[in-house]
Amino acid sequence: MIEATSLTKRYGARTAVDAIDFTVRPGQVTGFLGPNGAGKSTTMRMIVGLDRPSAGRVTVNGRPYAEHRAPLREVGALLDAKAVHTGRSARNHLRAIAATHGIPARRVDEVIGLTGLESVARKRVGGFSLGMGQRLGIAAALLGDPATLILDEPVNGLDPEGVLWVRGFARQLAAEGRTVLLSSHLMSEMALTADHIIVLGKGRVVANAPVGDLLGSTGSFVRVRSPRVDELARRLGQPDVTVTSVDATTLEVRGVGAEVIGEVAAGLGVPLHELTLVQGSLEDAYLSLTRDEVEYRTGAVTGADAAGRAGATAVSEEVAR
Ligand SMILES: Nc1ncnc2c1ncn2[C@@H]1O[C@H](COP(=O)(O)OP(=O)(O)OP(=O)(O)O)[C@@H](O)[C@H]1O
Repeated sequence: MIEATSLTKRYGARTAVDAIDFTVRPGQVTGFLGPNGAGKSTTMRMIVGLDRPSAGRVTVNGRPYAEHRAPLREVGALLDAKAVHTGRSARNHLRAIAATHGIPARRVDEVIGLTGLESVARKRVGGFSLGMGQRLGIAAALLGDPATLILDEPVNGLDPEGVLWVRGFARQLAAEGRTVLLSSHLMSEMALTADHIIVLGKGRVVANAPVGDLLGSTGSFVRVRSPRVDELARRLGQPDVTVTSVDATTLEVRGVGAEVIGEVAAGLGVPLHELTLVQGSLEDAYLSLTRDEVEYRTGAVTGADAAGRAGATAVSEEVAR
């Protein structure tokens, strides 16, 4: 469990993290999202004691990181996988970390197995691909068998197979009852991986909700096709229900579920050719949540932008670093 209370970080005149409160619960994957410069990495660094809060506090299992006797056994973190440039083998790299934290050497072989690094464990880390480097970073985070894992941008730059692996692995760790906090720029990725999402924008929490709730707020509707839509539209038309006619045989209905529409149609004897719940995209919800929060905007978002470097980040360029 991670709990932040009025957590604040200022760098000179710049407030990177602005009095935020949140709780990251065990047994689920929590996605930590936000445009460049939103404060995600700064928050993660404060969780693991690499940065000191200017005000407020953040605890892991009830205590600030630095107050834990064996912090690696409480929380494992992957903050910058590329930071490992070593001539050592993966196994020796992990053994060195284990030795300095009183972790038995057999745990090294366990985490190598857990992260699928057996075949490259004796190879030099310096020659690792990005995907292997990420696995090694996650292996190091797991050394102390911690109940809490913090992974900063674990899928950034990975190929589809690597993304799939990280996603499955994060879900597995949460299923074991661990607290898993993952940061990403990609709402679409988080929609597939996370149970709960915290969105930061300019150092503030702009959303903190289960993924399902965020989806619910994205303007979902039911698409209905029938040769007799007019009769259906008349019957469905009520104060809280919006019925939009798309063409002669298609309606979009907001404010009432597919079950009700199906029953109304059955009651009228109107045949249905389609009854589909169309969910709004989380990416849209994210863009609208963070629209005012990006530090720099490069113009209108186009489909090409959204498919670009990192989805929503395409609308923001953090140049003030
Ligand atoms: N050491 C530092 N000194 C000064 N300013 C900093 C420092 N670290 C971060 N910042 C500033 O704090 C803000 C938050 O940065 P942070 O790296 O936490 O954001 P982020 O959400 O992780 O972004 P990104 O997705 O680009 O990694 C930015 O405006 C950044 O320029």
